[in-house]
Amino acid sequence: MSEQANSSTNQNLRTPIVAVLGHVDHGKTSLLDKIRGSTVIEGEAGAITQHIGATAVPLDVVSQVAGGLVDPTEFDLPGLLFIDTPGHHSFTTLRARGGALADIAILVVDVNDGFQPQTEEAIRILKETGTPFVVAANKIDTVPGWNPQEDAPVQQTYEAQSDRVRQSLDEELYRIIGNLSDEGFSSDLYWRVQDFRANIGVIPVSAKTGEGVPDLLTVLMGLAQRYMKEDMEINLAGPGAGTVLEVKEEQGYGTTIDVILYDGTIRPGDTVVVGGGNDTIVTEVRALLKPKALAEMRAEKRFEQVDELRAASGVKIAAPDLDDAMAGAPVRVVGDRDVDDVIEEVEAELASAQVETEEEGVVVKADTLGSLEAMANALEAAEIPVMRAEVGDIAPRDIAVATTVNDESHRAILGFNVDVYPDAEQRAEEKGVHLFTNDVIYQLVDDYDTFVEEREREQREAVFDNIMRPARFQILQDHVFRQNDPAVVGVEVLSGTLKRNTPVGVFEGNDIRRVGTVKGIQDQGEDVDEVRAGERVSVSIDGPTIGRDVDEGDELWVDLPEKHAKVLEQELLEEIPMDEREALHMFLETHRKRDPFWGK
Ligand SMILES: Nc1nc2c(ncn2[C@@H]2O[C@H](COP(=O)(O)OP(=O)(O)OP(=O)(O)O)[C@@H](O)[C@H]2O)c(=O)[nH]1
Repeated sequence: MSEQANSSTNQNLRTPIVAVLGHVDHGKTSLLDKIRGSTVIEGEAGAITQHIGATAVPLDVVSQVAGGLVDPTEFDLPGLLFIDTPGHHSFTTLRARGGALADIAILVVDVNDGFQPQTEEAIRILKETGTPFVVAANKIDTVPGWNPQEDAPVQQTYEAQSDRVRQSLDEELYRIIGNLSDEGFSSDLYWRVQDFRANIGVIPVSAKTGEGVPDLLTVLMGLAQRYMKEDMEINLAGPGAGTVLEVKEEQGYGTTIDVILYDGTIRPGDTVVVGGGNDTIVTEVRALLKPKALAEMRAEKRFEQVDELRAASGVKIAAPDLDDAMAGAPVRVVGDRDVDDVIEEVEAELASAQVETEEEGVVVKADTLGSLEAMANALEAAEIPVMRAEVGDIAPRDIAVATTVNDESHRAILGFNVDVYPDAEQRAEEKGVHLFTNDVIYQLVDDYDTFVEEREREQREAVFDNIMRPARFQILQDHVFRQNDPAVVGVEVLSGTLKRNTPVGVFEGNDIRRVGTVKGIQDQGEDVDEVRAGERVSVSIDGPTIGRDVDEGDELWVDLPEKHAKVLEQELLEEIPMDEREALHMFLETHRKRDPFWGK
């Protein structure tokens, strides 16, 4: 039998592919379920068809659900194909010839929760891929006082609400419109949008009650028909082209690939070229599988075989040698072309998705080719160099790669939506490799940035700890408690911080004469490690004899080594207090009267 997503009269127009994105728990799955559920109903003219990884909603079903909103005679696109796995992971996976596979996206935003990190991330990805989208402002039924109208269009549902409820909802919707504007998108409630290319349509919906779902389908259908028709014109009878959605082990079939076919036709027996982790795979389709219709589904047989499949559709391909196939990789039917040309085409497409790497940088792992690319873009924008970028979980091998870098802050692995093998985790700890994993790209980049900043701060502090600090102090009159071995005198610190075990001296003709080392500091009989400007304490100084080497009333300086003075002036000036800065400047100036390049 022939399995088609299209109930179209025009064989050369394929179904537009729709992806659903949004923040966790904002209702992506529920919305897809609702679309599937509300379209199963009547089931007369056509019904939805379940594909592998996708659900096709034919035009007549859309118009049934949408009631008066859609006039089927205005349309010649066959319907809509919804990708079943929501979220931007699958969205980024789904690339087609270098662009996004999805023709349109629905960005789901919870009206109560507004924009969240993954909403923003989804928007950035949509922007990067230039994918048109609409916003489903979901969960409108949760507005306090809501009067639900099962499966009704927005207008009808609005009319059924009290002024207060309507006003509350409007406030939430305008907040979302404001958020979109912050992200650089002009948007409005969908019924006010004239040109959907210039303005994002916001559609209030409830995945729970189905309110607004007719509007959502209408807008999607209209958008596709109006602006995407040309892109949908393909040679349906030509050789199939698709993208691997998932690589899966299937009992009785071995390793299979779930593929979204976006162009042409595929049949059992076809030679196909599939992008692999190591080598490009050339194999022969053994079976094309689609889910068994619900009624006939028996536990042991989940699939039925089809003998032809046309774009756009989702299918499971069983074929030998698929173990190394990669999620996000291209699949091409060879047809009557030269197989080498097709291999070249697939490899070129893989190469275009490849991340530019440098000799020194971090290691990046991601779940799919598409997300790897998205990661690479984000890292490039953040000016983080990448040494290695691969699809797959974090394995011990990656730790080995990460240990080869010179710069400690590049000794890191950033994993997007991947797992870490337990032995890799242990190895990382042993080798001092830092692992970062997250399922929000920008969070991952942020976490890494924070780590680098923290490290730099620690390094500065370590330098700081080992650096002598400037200070000057005066021996007070009538405060000589001991002449020498060690000399014990009362002093006042004039600027800076005087610490124990620092060499001190007096300036003579713009050069410092070392007189000894401050051994101990006592503040009112208590030993202290350091003393700040303005304080008076007694200090013991190893070296000088009072009255011969230094006198009461003399000003003494910490005898800063030239190197320390240089680091302080060039790197740490911002970190030291004003009075210390002043002491440093005086110290440098005096030295530079003698030698203009001192400490430079
Ligand atoms: N009241 C109400 N609840 C909703 C609506 N849509 C979703 N929910 C609830 O919100 C929760 C999250 O919904 P999901 O559909 O799982 O959200 P999701 O975005 O797919 O979540 P992830 O797949 O985990 O990212 C569930 O408890 C849903 O029942 C809605 O329109 N109204």
